[in-house]
Order: sequence, then structure tokens, then C-alpha cells
Amino acid sequence: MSIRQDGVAEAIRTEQARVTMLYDRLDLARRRAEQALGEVFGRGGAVANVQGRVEREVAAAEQWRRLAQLSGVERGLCFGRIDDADGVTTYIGRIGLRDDEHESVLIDWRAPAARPFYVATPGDPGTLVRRRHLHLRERTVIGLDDEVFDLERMSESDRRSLVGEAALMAALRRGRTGRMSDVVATIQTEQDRVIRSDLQGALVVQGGPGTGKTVAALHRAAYLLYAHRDTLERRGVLVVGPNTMFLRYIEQVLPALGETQVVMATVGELYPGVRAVAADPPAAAVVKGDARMAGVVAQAVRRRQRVPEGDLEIEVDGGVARVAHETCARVRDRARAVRLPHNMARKLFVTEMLRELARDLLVSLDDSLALENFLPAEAVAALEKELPGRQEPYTEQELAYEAERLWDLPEVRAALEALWPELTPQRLVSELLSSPETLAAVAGDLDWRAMVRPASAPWTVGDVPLLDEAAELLGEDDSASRVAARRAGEARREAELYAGEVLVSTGLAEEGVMVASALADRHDDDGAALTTADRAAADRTWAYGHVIVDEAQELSPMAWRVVMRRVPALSLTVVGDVAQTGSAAGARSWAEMLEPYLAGRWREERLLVNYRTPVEIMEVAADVLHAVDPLLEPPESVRRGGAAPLAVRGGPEQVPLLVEAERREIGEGRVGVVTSDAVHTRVAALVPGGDDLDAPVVVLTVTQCKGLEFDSVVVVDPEGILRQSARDLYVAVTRATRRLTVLCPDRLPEVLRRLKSTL
Ligand SMILES: Nc1ncnc2c1ncn2[C@@H]1O[C@H](COP(=O)(O)OP(=O)(O)OP(=O)(O)O)[C@@H](O)[C@H]1O
Repeated sequence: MSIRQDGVAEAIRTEQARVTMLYDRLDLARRRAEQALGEVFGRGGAVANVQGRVEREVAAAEQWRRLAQLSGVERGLCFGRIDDADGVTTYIGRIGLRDDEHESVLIDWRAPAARPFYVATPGDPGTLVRRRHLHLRERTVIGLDDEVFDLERMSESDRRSLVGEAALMAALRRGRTGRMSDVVATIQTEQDRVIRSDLQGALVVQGGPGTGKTVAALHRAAYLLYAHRDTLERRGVLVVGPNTMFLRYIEQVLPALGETQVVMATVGELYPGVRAVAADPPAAAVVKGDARMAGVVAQAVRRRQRVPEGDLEIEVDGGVARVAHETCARVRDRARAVRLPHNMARKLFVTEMLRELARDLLVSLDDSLALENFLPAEAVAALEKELPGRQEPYTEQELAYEAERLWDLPEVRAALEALWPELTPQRLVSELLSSPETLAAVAGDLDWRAMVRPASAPWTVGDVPLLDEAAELLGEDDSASRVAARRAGEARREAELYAGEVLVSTGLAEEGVMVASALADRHDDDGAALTTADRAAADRTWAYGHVIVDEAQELSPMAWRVVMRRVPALSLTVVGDVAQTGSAAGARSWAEMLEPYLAGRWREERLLVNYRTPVEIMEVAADVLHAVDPLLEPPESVRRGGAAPLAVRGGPEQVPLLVEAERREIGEGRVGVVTSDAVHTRVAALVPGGDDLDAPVVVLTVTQCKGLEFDSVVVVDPEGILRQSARDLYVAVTRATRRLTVLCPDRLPEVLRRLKSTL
């Protein structure tokens, strides 16, 4: 064995000892959590009172959470080490761990002390002399990568043990698994800037395909939860993704970073109780996504606040209660003028109308009993002198009593309901979209015909912002819940005190994983355990502490209104690429989309290095990008040496053979077949696996493949994709990490001329 090999083996032994010790600490922490859980349940059925049961649930839920966190970080627990010029060595991992003396033995990657690991560069190493990456297979150290910043200051034995194949390149060469992995060991400096950017304000991250926008955004979520746990445990973090496929693709990243409490949703899922997956045809998507739709919905609500053509007349008690047309209009105007949401203002309208009806009935009654009916006019005049004030004959009580009696009559209710109905957002939007007549009346210049559809049609993603808008304008009659909220406020103060005690008694306070206020928040009145994520996802009016929007270029102006409502403090991370916009209602520029909400108050970071796609494929993609916009430049690939991208003659029937060949080429990795919308069903029928991300081969439309990647990509029907848009073709050809094949029945589209062709 050479001196160098000797040194490397020695270094691996040293690191193995450290890693073994760290896993021992992890096991110990797990055993403690399990034990604590056992003790909680050990208290068993003996807990008789509500408080005891609540305590048990709280404690159990927290220990489960702790266990989930500890299990999530098993893979690659420790991945880095830094040595500084003073001889201090620090190990960096997915979570922080301490020894029995409470000394830190592993630093959480998000802690300030771990920062040099990510930001040191040969040109600016700070105090570091070396950065080391540790590669583990399960709990065994199988390799090391060193970057030396100051050889002079390293000891002789350390110099002998230097090892080095760039960790990043090793990570990038790995076969894909169908799911996104974290990159905590190899975060690059420009990504680190994004990840650790301030919580406050809006950050826009613009970058071409494969520049690590998604991965950086998810690490940012984990970082913010770590650095601002107090705020974010209570308010929660929301990640908005373009479709459910994408959310499945990224769902394992945050748990692997020890975070299990982030809410993930598509725009179609942001309205509780509705789960919209269907997309609108492009023409409808454009109209529904137009910011002017907010005004359209508002008009639709106003149209439901009616006055009768003539006087309002309701048959009551064999007679007629009447309110003059002008009075109805005045009552409606007054109810509108209070500027409350429709369902709350309705209360005012109904109350006043009932009083008008009551007054009319009492007047009729009075009239029938009037003295004039029984006495001569002179006698009445004499009486009037003696009993002034006959103009105001009814007391408040009399009116109120009569109004209440009227409200119990179905015919009265029905008449008032017709004038100012209580509305749900679902009813309003459904009735609006299925009524050409209403649409024509309220849609102004918009091409409303594109939106018309039957009342029974399922909700589309484009409907969700309309429902949300309607919910804002309609509101809920929440007087009862406000009283309840006041009571809950008092109960809450007690709950917080109590939660503090629970944290101390379960040892969680010491570990700092939770704050008492957040714990108190998690439990509703009857003690059922609710995480912040559960509560936030179920509450339309929830104000998140931070919102991350990925593939943000796809959101329409109306969808942005929904997102902005979820984060009134405007603490946002907006991640995307305006060159990849697929939705006809999506963004062409960030300024255009965000200015209405952020008015200059946003900062932008650009990611310029493509970690996914090798140079050879990006050269093809660059031509497609120029067809999108000649001024746009693709990101620079960090890797060279992929196979030459190919064009092959054939249609959908060729796909199974081609896919088999690709599978042989890539071995363990994944093949993605990306098709035009037109041929998708045909191709999907030919290939087993469909859209299951865990299958070795998946078949997706361009919309579905957004944000995903595969070792080998087969693009089917490039002409059809190009007809959809050049942006779609750009997305399709930038999904590959190693191999790209384009299947084309005859002439290759001009933008793909660079492909090596067998046509
Ligand atoms: N620092 C890194 N270390 C290792 N791999 C990385 C790093 N940064 C990015 N990658 C890898 O590059 C690939 C692309 O990353 P990601 O999907 O986040 O890019 P993106 O900018 O969101 O792309 P798109 O615009 O196509 O959605 C992923 O496989 C990711 O793991």
C-alpha cells in the first residue's frame, strides 16, 4: 500500500469512528423518545379527567413528531467536516447532536457555525483550511472528498490523508430515483445565498432549468424553520407547487432535512373543501386568470342584492305586507354602504326590511282600527289635541316583536331570500359560470363565452381563485364565532401556561424543538391533536408565516391574489423561470406579475449554473430558447460528456422499443417519456407504469413533467409540443440528466436542427 493509500485508509477509519459515535447518539435520542412515548401510554386508562387526556395526547403527539424527525435524518446523518486555521474541527449534519456533557458533537447544517462549509471558496476561504465531504452508505463511510484551501497550515498527517473527487460531481452523476433528493451536502454558494436570505420581504429566485431553484427553495424552507422557529412553528410555512405530480416528486426532501410540518399544496388545493385538479382549456384559463375577474365576481355579488321591480308585496295573515320600491332601494343602499361582506350585510338588510314590513302591517292594523272609522271627524280632531304624538304610535318593542314574528313565516323568508340571498362561494361561482346571461352582464370587455360551462361541471384549478375571491366578498356571518373566539382567548392563556408545563415535563423544552405557544395552538377545545399544518390547511383565512411558490411563472394574476391573501406579511419566496411558462395565463415577466402586490418591495437572486443537463443537451435547448425569445440565454451547464442527443424517426408505436433500449443504457436510473397533449393517451397506453413516479418509466405531458428530471428523456411528437408553444419544447428537452432522444415521424422541426439525426 502506498503512503497515500495508507493515509486515505487512516482518514476513513478516523471518520468512521466519529460517524459511529454520532449514530450512537442518534439511537440514544430515539430510544429516549420511544421511552417517553411508552411512559405516556403507560399512564394508560388511569387518566380520568379531560386535562389528563389532553396532556397525554399532547405529549404523545410531540414524541411522535420527534421520532419522525429522528428517523427522517437517518440517511447521511453527517456529511461534512470543516477544519479552521486554529485547529478547530466541526462536523456538519442534518440535525444538531450533543454528547452527555452537553458538548456539541454535530452541528445542524442550518446553524451559523455551519455556514463556512457552504460559502468558503478557494478565492475566499475565510478561516478554513479544509472542507471535507463524507460519503456514507447506510452507516459506513465509503469515501471522502477534500478541498484544501491552505495546504501550508495543514499537518503532515492531514496532508497525507487528502482525498478528492469533487463531491458535487459525484452527486450529479448518481442515477435518478424518481424522487428529488436533498443536496444538503453540496449546496453551492449562490444557492446558499438564496437559502439563508432574510425571512422578511419577498425574494424572487429566477433561474433557468436545472439551476437548483426547487432544491434551494426547499432547503430555504428548512432553514427558515430552523432560524425562525418561534414565528414559523405557529404560523406555518406553505409551499405551492404546480401540480400534484410535482408535489409527490419533492415530498421526501423536507422530511430528510428533519422537517415534517410544511404544508404543500397546488393552487387547486388552496381553497379548503375543494380539490381541483382539472385544467381549463387555454382560452378559459386566460379569462379566469385575468385580474379583472376580481371585479367580475364583485359585480356578480352585487347582482344578488336586488330590489323588486315594483313594490315588495307579501301575502301575510290573509292581507298584504307592502314595502315601497324606493324604500327597498334605500334599505339595500344602506346595507351596501356599510361595506361588510355580502352575508354579513345581509343581516342588516333583512332586519331593516322586516321592520319595514312590520311597520306596514301595524299601520294597516291601525288603519283598520282608526278612530275615523268609528267617530265623526270633529271628535277625532278633539282627541288628537289631547293625545299628541300619534304619528309615532309603535314602540321599538312592538316593531321588534312583529318583525320576529314575520321572520318565522316561510313566505317572508322566501321573499327576502330572493332579494338578498345567503350565498356560499360555490353557489355563487357555479351559478355565475353556468349563466351566459349573468356573465354577459358582469364581464365587461372579457371574453366571457370561454368560461361558460354546465353547473354540474367539476371545479377546475382556474375556478379556485374565483371561489377564494367570492369567499372574501361574501364572508361568513361570524357573530357567533366571534363570541366563541373571545371565550377561546381566555382559555388560550391558560392553555399556554399548561403547555409550558407539559414541555418541561416531557423534556421537549430543553431540546428546543417546540415553543409553548405553538403547542397550545395545536390543540383544540376537546384536546384533539392538531398540527399547525393541519390547522392552516383547513382554514382559508390562515395567515402563514412564509409562503414559497415554486414554478411560480405558472400562476395567473388571479392565483397570485389567493397566494397573497395567505401571507399578509408578504414574507415570500417566489421561484421560477419566465422562459418556461406553460400556462396561457402565466407570467411573462416577474415585474408585471408581482408589482401590483409588492410595488418595488422585492429582491431578486439569479441562479446561473445548470446542475442537471449536460452541455451537449443544453446546446440543443439553447436553440429552442432562442425561438422563445432571441434575447434569452440558457444557464451554463456544469457538466460535459453526456451522450450526443439524438433524433429518431417514428411515432408513438416506436416508444416501447426505444424505452427498452434506453433502460439498458442507463441501468438503475429513470426514463421519462414526454409527449404533446395530443398523443399522450396513446403513448401512455403503450407503456406500463403510466405516471407512477416510482416506476422505471413514466409517461407525462409537458405540463406534468414541469420541474421533474430523468436520466433519459424521450420526447414524442416535438411538432405537436411546438404547436402548444416553444416554451413547452424548451421544458421538454431540459428534463434529462444524461440522455435525450426525440422521436419524430418525418421532418424535424427547424429549432431541433442540432440533434444528431437518424431521420
Ligand atoms: N448543490 C447541488 N448539489 C447537488 N445537486 C444539485 C445541486 N443543485 C442542484 N442540484 C441538482 O440539480 C437538479 C436540478 O435541480 P432543481 O430541480 O432544483 O432545478 P430547477 O432550477 O428547479 O429546475 P426546473 O426549472 O427545471 O424546475 C436536481 O437533481 C438537483 O438535485
